[in-house]
Amino acid sequence: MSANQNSNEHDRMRELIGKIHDADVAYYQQDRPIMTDREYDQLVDELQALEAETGLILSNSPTQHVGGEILDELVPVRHTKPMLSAGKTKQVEDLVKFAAGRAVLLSWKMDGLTIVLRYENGGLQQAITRGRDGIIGEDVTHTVRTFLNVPLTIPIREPFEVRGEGVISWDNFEKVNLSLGGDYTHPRNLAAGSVRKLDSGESRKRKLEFWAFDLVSDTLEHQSKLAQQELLQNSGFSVVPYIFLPESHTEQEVRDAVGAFQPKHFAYPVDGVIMEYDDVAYGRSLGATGHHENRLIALKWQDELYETRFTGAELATTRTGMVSITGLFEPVNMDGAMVSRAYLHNVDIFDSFQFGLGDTIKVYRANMIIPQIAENETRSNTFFLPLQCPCCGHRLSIRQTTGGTRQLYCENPHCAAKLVQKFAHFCEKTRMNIEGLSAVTLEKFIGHGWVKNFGDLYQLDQFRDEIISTDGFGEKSYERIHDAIEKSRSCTLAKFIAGLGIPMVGRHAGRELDRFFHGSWDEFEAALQKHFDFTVLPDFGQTMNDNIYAWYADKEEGKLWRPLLAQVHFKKENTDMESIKKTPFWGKTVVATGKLMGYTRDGIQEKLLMLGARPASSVTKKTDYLIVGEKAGSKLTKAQQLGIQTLTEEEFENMIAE
Ligand SMILES: NC(=O)c1ccc[n+]([C@@H]2O[C@H](COP(=O)([O-])OP(=O)(O)OC[C@H]3O[C@@H](n4cnc5c(N)ncnc54)[C@H](O)[C@@H]3O)[C@@H](O)[C@H]2O)c1
Ligand SMILES: [Zn+2]
Repeated sequence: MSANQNSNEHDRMRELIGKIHDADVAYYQQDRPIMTDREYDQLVDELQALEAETGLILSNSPTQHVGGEILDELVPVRHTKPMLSAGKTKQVEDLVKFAAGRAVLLSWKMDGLTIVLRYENGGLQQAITRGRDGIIGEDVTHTVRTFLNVPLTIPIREPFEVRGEGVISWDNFEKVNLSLGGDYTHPRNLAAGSVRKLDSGESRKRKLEFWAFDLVSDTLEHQSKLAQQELLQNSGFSVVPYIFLPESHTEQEVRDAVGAFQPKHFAYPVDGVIMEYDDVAYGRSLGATGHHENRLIALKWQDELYETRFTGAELATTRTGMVSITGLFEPVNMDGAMVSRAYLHNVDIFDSFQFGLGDTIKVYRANMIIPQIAENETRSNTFFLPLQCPCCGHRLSIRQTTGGTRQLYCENPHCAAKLVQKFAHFCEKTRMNIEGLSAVTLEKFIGHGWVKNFGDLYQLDQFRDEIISTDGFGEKSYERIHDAIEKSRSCTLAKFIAGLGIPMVGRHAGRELDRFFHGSWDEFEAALQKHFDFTVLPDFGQTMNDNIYAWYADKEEGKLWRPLLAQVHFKKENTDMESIKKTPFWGKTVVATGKLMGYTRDGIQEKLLMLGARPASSVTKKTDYLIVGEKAGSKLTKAQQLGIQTLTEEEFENMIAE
């Protein structure tokens, strides 16, 4: 080898170390990766190959130590034992060799951030991240206390540590990420960003979980890994699911066990499978490198690349105004499923591919789940993003996010995409009662421009095919939502008004308006035009009156609700007036308190309305009856003081049965 060639290789090694370092900082410190794991792993592989070839390893090489950074704001804590990474392979046969003649445990390699919990005297003392080099971590006890499943008090008195992964399930990721503006590309980044917050109130909303994989103790079940996992499980920890293979296992059993780990069927993100010796002493005797311990090995899935053609990009606006970019391509069969789209995260990633229509691209499924575009072989660089909001048509702008990436934004304050909560409110059970139309689903419909106003909900038919082809949607879920929407076409004026979201005009006010205007929208609107004084209605104050007029005059509001009138028809709330008049509750003011056996809170209100009563929420001199359920409190005391007649639930039932 000539000296010149050597120096070329050394330069490349330095360049790789620099790139890997930058990626580490973005990934571990800022929780905002600047490249995919695939690209990162390729850089590390290349560096490792060069190190082997040249026999030179530079002191700051990432192959010699564990990645990781700590935040200045959090308190640093030294680990009792270094937290190392795992040795990796992509060959199942390496696992077969590793396990030969020994009992092993196979478990998911869950993809979040490592967390160490310290327990003493049966209580959680401290929670620490892996941190810099696995030696100095950060104290995150305050946020870990807000996790969904961390045991705070346990039956084990002696001190020990438990290592595990802080994760967010796919479902919770989708919901939480949308509510935060869709800025996170993977549950791992959201989990890491949420655990390392100073404000535990904020992390509480992120729905984090802790899944234990290691008990660190010299005395507790210290001979068998299996016994340790069982002890943790019995003490209240969620333990990473595992398969135990006894010493007598066959090679085929190892392959079958590996095959049983199918990420598609697991609710949490994973990035491989971990194999570890059951014999704890044996595992320890194998020692460690500066990078990983030899008692375990990680299998990473091969990312199989598929070739296809780029066919365009799809934009969808989210509730924060951020516009997501999805790359479209000719459908390819990726182990059994037809895939034709991959999320592109931000403008920088989109630009880096230099797409042109018809370009030959390579796609894969990261960790067997998430479709990703790996490379563009043609790079014709002729396709540009349409800079127009798919929802409102407004020109899009490009904003730099706090994470340093560029995102598309719709700046129109009236863009329907920003009104997802308003639509969700409209669909609620106690309003128009459109079951299955959650905020997440609505966001998709609105963001794609299929729904721009309340009336559009009733005309989704035209987009049936597009809806069914979006991720996470099938024919069945479409039909279910469609049926629920059709059912809601027939509604009462009360629910309709409650769904419009006029400030302070809710269900109670809706019922009063329904009653006063005989369930007729036309009567209600005629009154509005004649400047009717709503304060004459029971419980209507001046502000409510003004809110109604402000809402009616607002043109933007009108664009939302007016198209709805052509889609729904009003039914009367109470049909059989004569028979209702005969009940003892007709025209009476009735309050219910405590827990009732036969009714929910809303249920009893509806029942009272059907009986012609006026349900009220507080006990006053005007109250005629108080229905008393279990654990009644101050309302009962007050009723007794005022001498108001109280009824048990049974007495109430008997009176209406007569
Ligand atoms: N995209 C990027 O820019 C970027 C940057 C840095 C690292 N990375 C990714 O991270 C990888 C390295 O990450 P790492 O060093 O944090 O972890 P690792 O992949 O070396 O794995 C070790 C970790 O696995 C976790 N784990 C999950 N389930 C486990 C189980 N059942 N038993 C034992 N451990 C379990 C533990 O937290 C442990 O610390 C790289 O290969 C790369 O894919 C990506
Ligand atoms: Zn818009």
